[in-house]
Amino acid sequence: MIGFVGGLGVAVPTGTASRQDGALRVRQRCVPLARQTRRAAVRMTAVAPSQTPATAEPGRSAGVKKLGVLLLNLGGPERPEDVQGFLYNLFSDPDIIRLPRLLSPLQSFLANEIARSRAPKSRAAYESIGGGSPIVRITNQQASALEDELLARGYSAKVFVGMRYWHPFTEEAVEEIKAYGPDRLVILPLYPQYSISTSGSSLRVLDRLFKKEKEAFSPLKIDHTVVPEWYQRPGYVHAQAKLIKEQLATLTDEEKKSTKVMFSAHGVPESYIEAGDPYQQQIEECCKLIMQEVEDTDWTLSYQSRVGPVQWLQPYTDVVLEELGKEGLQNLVVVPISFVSEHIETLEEIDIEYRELAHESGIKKFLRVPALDCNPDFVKDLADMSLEALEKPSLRVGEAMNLSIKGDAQDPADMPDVDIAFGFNNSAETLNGRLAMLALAALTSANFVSGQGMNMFSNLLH
Ligand SMILES: C=CC1=C(C)c2cc3[nH]c(cc4nc(cc5[nH]c(cc1n2)c(C)c5CCC(=O)O)C(CCC(=O)O)=C4C)c(C)c3C=C
Ligand SMILES: [Fe+2]
Repeated sequence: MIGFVGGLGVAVPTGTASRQDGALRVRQRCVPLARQTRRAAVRMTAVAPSQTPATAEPGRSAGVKKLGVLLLNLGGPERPEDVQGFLYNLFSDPDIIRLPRLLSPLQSFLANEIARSRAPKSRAAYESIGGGSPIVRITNQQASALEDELLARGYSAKVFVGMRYWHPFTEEAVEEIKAYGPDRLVILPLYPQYSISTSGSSLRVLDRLFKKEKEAFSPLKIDHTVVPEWYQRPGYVHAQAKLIKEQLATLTDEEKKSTKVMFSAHGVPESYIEAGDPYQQQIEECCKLIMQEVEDTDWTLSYQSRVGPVQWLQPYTDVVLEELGKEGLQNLVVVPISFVSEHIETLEEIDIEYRELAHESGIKKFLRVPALDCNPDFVKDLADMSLEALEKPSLRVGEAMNLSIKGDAQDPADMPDVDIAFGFNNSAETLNGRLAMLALAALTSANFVSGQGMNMFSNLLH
């Protein structure tokens, strides 16, 4: 259903949780024909591993009749006209922007305003990489490669993709899983390190959907288990280390004397870490494990893609780049670490913005380690972790989504609010309608009361 919010004249779907889905387009999941054909063939010919195991393991996984694997990911706009809807969905997520509880009814309205104001800048960034995000295409390819690997190991398996903020939404994947009817389902967020804002958010959506479809997803029918984090897996660590070594091998011995590896992780606000998000600790441990394999190269870790002026995890990648340039560093190998496919923040932020900044700062060679995408070692490890998960006691979605949250705050609603502050300035003037002013007044006074900063919202806007 499409409704109008706050007299803004902006069409916003007001159906399921007011999520935007691309202006009522009926979209098919983009699956290459060859893959569809292959999948159909697989359904007819695949046999249970107990009949013809290739590298099938003993134990519970051997008894699986029909295996489902659900890959959870963020999603991204595929076309310029998708950008605003995608941003709306992202900013509507209370795991991304948590308003004080009293103001939470305004979330949808504010998300709409932020999305509308930010869309031109984001659209330009997506246009510089071809008009849209490659995430859906690459995640589908990863799903296909993983499915092939599982089939090659003798499992009758199907891999599904559920995105958090754009098509194919998790709801679509849940429908597909229901139709397939696996007896075991492995849920695999495609984020190596767990964050409340990524895996946590996706799992919360899935938990709601499973509760809605209680009968179909009863553990007696579909016995599901979650792999909540996998940053420390030797297979993944090895695949990352190998890619770094390949970049280092392109440098001469002379160049290697002034070379650093720089891991650049997507940031989160510091308040998340204070709320118990294990993300920073897992990122740090992950980098250490990778560098134990790479050896003999200096390395550093920084955080990119901050939004707004609240404190995000530091040091910031742009600041570190300038410092390294000042110190006279000649060569840099940049490693995107928190995401396993190419996306706007590797292709635009690192490859274009940071490259330019590095050169301006005096760094001569700027190499970038490619994202894992369909790297064969990585795909094998995805298969290994799916099958190993079947051997362990099941970890249910409801448990996995709260794993990270400290102390008694098992309900995310009990977590501290993410600081949002407002300012009456040029950006504030872009808000329109009486509801906007109401929201603004409410939030401004809320932040005056709490003594927090003034500018986050205006910076989210631009
Ligand atoms: C592990 C990875 C990620 C974390 C943690 C994360 C947290 C986080 N992100 C935002 C705001 C935005 N993220 C955007 C895009 C985006 N984010 C991630 C990953 C993580 N986000 C990816 C892979 C992408 C790219 C998707 C693509 O289309 O390629 C965007 C939109 C782009 C833009 O306008 O800059 C925003 C906004 C917050 C606020 C946050 C933690 C609270
Ligand atoms: Fe993000």
